[in-house]
Amino acid sequence: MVATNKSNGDSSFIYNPELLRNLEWNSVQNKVTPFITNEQPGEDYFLVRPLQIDDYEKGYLHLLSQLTIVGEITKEEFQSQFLKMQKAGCYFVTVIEDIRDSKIIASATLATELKFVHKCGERARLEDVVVNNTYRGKQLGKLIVLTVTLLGKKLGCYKMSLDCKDPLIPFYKSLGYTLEPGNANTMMLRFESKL
Ligand SMILES: CC(=O)SCCNC(=O)CCNC(=O)[C@H](O)C(C)(C)COP(=O)(O)OP(=O)(O)OC[C@H]1O[C@@H](n2cnc3c(N)ncnc32)[C@H](O)[C@@H]1OP(=O)(O)O
Repeated sequence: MVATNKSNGDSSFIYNPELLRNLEWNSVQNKVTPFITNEQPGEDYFLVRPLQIDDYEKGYLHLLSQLTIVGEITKEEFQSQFLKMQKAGCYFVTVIEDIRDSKIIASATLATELKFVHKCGERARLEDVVVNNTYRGKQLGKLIVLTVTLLGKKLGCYKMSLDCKDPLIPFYKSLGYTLEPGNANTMMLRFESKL
């Protein structure tokens, strides 16, 4: 399947929410106990869905600030970036909303990249995983990571990778990610000074 949001009927979503239906949860059943899925997230007030253009109002940037520096971003800047990402069609930003108070409480991004190698294949990266600190320890981290991982598989990506700090290695290992011998280094050259 080619990763695209072009068939997205509701343009408020960053990608087509239909893509989140019928993910292959049976392949990861033993990784979450008790078993929850994006379509049955354990509580009826949790909603797993693509990012929406009005999520600026729902505390999305406040959530991201629990991951890293976000900086001052106006609603217009947020929406302009959202529309660029939606148009690009390769940013599968996925969130969990607590619909009781309309707050975004978790997020993870699947970013896909077209390649010539692997028979003109497509690879995936897992980025910007975060759960609101008052909701941690309830398996929502596992839920959001597995959701975008299964989405990467559904889209036909040949591999998915991530960068993380050392203490999080057990967390990602428990979800199926591995450190490949001789191939587990991240190298960095930062162009940005601190905001
Ligand atoms: C690729 C990337 O984006 S890496 C960046 C990851 N994000 C961050 O560091 C932002 C701050 N941290 C967070 O938002 C959260 O702590 C997350 C996303 C890492 C985990 O979310 P949670 O909802 O708390 O995770 P969840 O309840 O699913 O816990 C799963 C397991 O991971 C473990 N775990 C969770 N957070 C951490 C941590 N920071 N360090 C080590 N282990 C952890 C838990 O102990 C739990 O283990 P168990 O199942 O054996 O009891």
